[in-house]
Amino acid sequence: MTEKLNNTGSLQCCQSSDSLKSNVLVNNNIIMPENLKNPHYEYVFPKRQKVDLAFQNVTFTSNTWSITKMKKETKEILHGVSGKFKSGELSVIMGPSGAGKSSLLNILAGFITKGSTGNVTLNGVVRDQSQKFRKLSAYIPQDEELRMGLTVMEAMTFAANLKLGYSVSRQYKMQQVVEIVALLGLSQSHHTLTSRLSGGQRKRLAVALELLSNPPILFLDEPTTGLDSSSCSHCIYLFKKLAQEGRTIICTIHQPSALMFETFDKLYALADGKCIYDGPSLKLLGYLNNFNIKCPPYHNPADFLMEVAIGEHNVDLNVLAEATKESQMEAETLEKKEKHCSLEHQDLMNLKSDIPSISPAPVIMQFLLLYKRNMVETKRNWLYPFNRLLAHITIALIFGYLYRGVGANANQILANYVYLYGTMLLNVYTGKMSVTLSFPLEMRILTREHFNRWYKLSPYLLSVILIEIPFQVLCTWTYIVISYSLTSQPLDFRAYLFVLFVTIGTLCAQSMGYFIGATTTTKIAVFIGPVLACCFSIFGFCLRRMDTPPMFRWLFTISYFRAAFHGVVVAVYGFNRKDLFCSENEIYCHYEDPAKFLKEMDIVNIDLVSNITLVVFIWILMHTATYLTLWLKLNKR
Ligand SMILES: Nc1ncnc2c1ncn2[C@@H]1O[C@H](COP(=O)(O)OP(=O)(O)OP(=O)(O)O)[C@@H](O)[C@H]1O
Repeated sequence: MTEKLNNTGSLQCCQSSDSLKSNVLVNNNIIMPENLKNPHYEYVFPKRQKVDLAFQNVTFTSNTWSITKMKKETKEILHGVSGKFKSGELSVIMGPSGAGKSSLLNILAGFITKGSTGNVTLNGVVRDQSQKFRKLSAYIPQDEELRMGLTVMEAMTFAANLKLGYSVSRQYKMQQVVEIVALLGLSQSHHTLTSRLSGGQRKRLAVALELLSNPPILFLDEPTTGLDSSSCSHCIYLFKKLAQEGRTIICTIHQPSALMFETFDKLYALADGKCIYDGPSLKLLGYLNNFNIKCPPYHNPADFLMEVAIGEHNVDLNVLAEATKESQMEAETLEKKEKHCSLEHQDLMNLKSDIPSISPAPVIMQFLLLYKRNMVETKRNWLYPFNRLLAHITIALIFGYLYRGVGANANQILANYVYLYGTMLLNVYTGKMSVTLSFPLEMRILTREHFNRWYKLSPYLLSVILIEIPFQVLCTWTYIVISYSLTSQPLDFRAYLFVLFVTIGTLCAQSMGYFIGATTTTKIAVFIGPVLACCFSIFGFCLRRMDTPPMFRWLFTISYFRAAFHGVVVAVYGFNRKDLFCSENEIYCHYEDPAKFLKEMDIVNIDLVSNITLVVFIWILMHTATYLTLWLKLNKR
């Protein structure tokens, strides 16, 4: 069967290199776009160990819960595929949509572990999920999310500091940054914001960010999807060049052009979860010819492969899969014999001790770098925080106008009660919703950067929270300063207590927002957040404890909203506040004594320390739960 692979010529269907030479330079099978010819391309990365990746009998089974059938449904997506991707080669996994390309790539990259069986080895050593193996590769997902508010150089510099740490000199890091940016053809875009880069430039930036740690293996999921033909050639040229420097480049590609197809060193074709071809791309058509599957003249071999893989041309895919298995086994036997005495084999045995020792930034530096990165982005996107602050000021002015002077007047005590409730509700909503909706968008970037070992989860989470807390506090305090004075609330120690309870209420709501954002998608978070806020807010305001049905009393007890709201009401009317002002025209002034109002509202015997403790406890609990949820999401895939 190996013969079937060997006795074949190059691609015959459509070879049109002449026509292409006007646009690109075909040299040693590399397509080099003209605009990439600059001296920086001579840059050579520091030498790293070459790593071959092999996999045997890999299966992947998905488990989904069927609501209609009310049971778990399992589906085998990969049916025991094997293969080998060598260093120095550009290996491409191809196949029709749903064939299992991304699943295979994710398993090989270690991005998916649940539901898969089989072995993945690096230079013959079985790979596990430990850091020492993860250091050897980088994974770039299909929809790579980048920090849109950073320029190319900023993004690269932050990444270099995080990934290369401080064990190497600043000069070395800057040299790496400049050289890699040049290598990827982004020299003209040093100070361009990522949001303004073209699709192809963004893909290259994503690759550049990962090249900083110079991983021997690079996994790319559909890196050319959505790019025009020139950007595609640009990317493929780059991958080929990176492979030729000794890396193992593995990517999935949907529908390459005939020219791109020729560039691949190794083609791994999947159909329906089985491998139907594993060999050089140039030998594909000859191989298929052996099964009497003939590619029509002037047909793109990549398109032809797709047609074959979906069962057109009267092909029995099982026959191709079996033949591929046989040829893989024969090739392996042959390789084992040849390698027996080779030097490379000796090197392979030393894989564990050979893993390079770049130490990433220490945790505290990771936090500082991530904090600074968030600050840079926040400053650049100043319109969003500015609008948030403006919204608080506007609502403070509206509330202040609607409820002006109600704080000191006995007859307007109910209006003031509504103002206090409105204040809590507003700050709980803004605290919660601002992070509930933005956090799910962060997840993709966090997943990629964390998986590629840029930083640990704790400094990341801390850097995000510590940007949000001061800003939410600033918004809340601005609102209070304006509305509190307009509504004529008491200006003594009560004001401090008022600020305290509204602030801890909004921060507790914010921590819930983080938890909801970390556990759900944006679509679900949009309604879960308000529903929970509504649910908790009825206790203590609409419902007094004595009116709450016994089965819901526990909700009354654990409601952080209730605890903070009661704190606010007691701050304003408790502590033996003197009689409120009653107009002389009033015949009867029911709430002259504020204690009477508190009694009627069932806000009596309130232990403020317990209320603070409850709110702070839920705040800590929610942040801990967010951390644990994220940790599980990032580490238990
Ligand atoms: N976690 C999962 N749960 C359920 N089904 C899954 C899961 N992952 C993949 N699948 C299914 O497995 C099949 C293969 O998916 P995969 O994304 O690997 O295909 P692909 O070849 O990369 O397709 P495309 O080119 O369209 O991205 C699809 O039918 C997909 O719905």
